[in-house]
Amino acid sequence: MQVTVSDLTKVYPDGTRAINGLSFEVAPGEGVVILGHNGCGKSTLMKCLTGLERPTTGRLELDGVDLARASRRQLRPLRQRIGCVFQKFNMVGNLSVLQNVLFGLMGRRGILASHALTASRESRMAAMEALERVNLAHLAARRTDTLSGGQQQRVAIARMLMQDAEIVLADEPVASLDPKAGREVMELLWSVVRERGMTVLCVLHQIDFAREFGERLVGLKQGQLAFDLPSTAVSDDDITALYQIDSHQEADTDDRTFVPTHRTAQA
Ligand SMILES: Nc1ncnc2c1ncn2[C@@H]1O[C@H](COP(=O)(O)OP(=O)(O)OP(=O)(O)O)[C@@H](O)[C@H]1O
Repeated sequence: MQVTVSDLTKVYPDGTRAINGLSFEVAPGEGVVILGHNGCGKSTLMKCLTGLERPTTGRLELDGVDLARASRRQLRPLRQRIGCVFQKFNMVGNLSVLQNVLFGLMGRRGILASHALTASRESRMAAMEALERVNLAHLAARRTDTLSGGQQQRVAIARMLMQDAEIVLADEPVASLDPKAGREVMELLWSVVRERGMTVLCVLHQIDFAREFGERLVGLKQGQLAFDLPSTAVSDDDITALYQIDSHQEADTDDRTFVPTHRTAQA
């Protein structure tokens, strides 16, 4: 699925300009990682793409359909093609793992087809196959909130497989996980999307993962494009400049504030 962001601006009702004239494209099957300091507009961009926020001006197109101007009839099938993996796992915790995977069918097939009690045998088998792909078939009957964070993120990936999504929007998918679980989830996510030729747009705070997994890195600073480069062409100086806080610039200082690592760029 092709993503085209053209001169996108998002101003919140209180006047905060979260995105300011942003343009870039993602080709079908491409894996792009978005980087930038806290508050630079990454989540706002993802929210505009998932329909949680409306752009103020500019265009945001998925396969040529402008999300801000599309009718509900155009949007519905489009949304079914978008798989989401978020930092907070967005599971129904008191339901089983299998049920959460079956929910992936909801957009395309409706509530009955996606409910464990009424789903077809084929659907339940497909959900088990998706769980096998993420190595969690043995936990299908478990209450989802008893799983570790890494396991829950793998359930989210299985749900996305069930949904048969064409594009993955991942907003800090490993932010809540320890380094080992985070790596496992990144490796699984990327191998699944590669197998299926899916497009990926992934927000990360971990530079090492961004360089390793992203084919292209898009750096955002104050809602604008700082760089858009193949990951091998992004230098340590590019990264340092991206996270440099200008004196006039207000920055969030929550516990997710990123400290850039200094590695030699693989130019
Ligand atoms: N609903 C809102 N109303 C007003 N301002 C908002 C709203 N949501 C976000 N903002 C502001 O928009 C700017 C961009 O926020 P956003 O969450 O997109 O940044 P981010 O790059 O995802 O940050 P982080 O890395 O901390 O998640 C920030 O200044 C934020 O305070």
